[in-house]
Amino acid sequence: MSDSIRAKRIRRTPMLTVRNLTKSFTTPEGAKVRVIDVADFHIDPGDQIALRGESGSGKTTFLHLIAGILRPNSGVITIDGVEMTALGESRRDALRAAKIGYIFQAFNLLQGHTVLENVLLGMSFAPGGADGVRARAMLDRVGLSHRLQHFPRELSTGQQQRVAVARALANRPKLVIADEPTGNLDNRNTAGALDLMKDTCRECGAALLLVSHDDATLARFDNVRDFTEINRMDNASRTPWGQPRKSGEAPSRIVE
Ligand SMILES: Nc1ncnc2c1ncn2[C@@H]1O[C@H](COP(=O)(O)OP(=O)(O)OP(=O)(O)O)[C@@H](O)[C@H]1O
Repeated sequence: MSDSIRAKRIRRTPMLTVRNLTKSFTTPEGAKVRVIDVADFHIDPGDQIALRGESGSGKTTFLHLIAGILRPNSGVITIDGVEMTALGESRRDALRAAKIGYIFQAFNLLQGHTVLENVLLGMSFAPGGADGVRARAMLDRVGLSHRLQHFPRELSTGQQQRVAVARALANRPKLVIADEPTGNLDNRNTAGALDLMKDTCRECGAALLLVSHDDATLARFDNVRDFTEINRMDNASRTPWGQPRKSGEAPSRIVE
């Protein structure tokens, strides 16, 4: 095979494919409610996609399934050509560490560790291991090179978000997943954080999948998909009480 044909084939391999994915939870009363029913979804390398969806529509569950944090009831998820859904827990963890950077709404920084340690610890699960030069370079890229020895509680919300971006990208992931990453930021910080996230993903060659119900966040993406058109969830699964949850409200009493 010539190099040009091989290069074209590599370029055509989607970064993420999702086929016939379902996930149900069981209520304390024993009823099963289907939260995820996605027939077909994919992301190409370098794509930047925002998913819009109302509270309780299953966005976080979908992201957890893609990252291998949750297991589906049925369906296939492929990350960079590797079938995540065929792997056991430890190999799913390894695939996630190697290929995926995850930015949580609450950032999930380790409070007892410094900014630099947070990035290094995140890297330590990936094949390349913790790399101080790379960690410092990422923190410099997000404008925090003067805060390496500070603890998360000593930073503003926007600065903590930038640590989360640096940590997510330090391993050179192929896919960055961001779950309402600007939910805790004001409008000015939201714009800056999104530009930083998008630019850094582009520089690192990572695809970006972000979910949000915030119009200001969605407006910064050319490619916005409506999650309710992708996911055919049961109406009953919107909440166990039949009303959409409000953003920030505690999760339902349903157990997995
Ligand atoms: N671990 C779980 N056990 C039981 N039910 C769950 C679990 N996780 C989510 N659910 C239920 O699944 C539905 C979808 O929740 P999910 O958090 O995925 O929605 P979301 O679109 O991310 O909502 P939000 O925008 O409010 O964060 C909700 O009804 C929720 O109560």
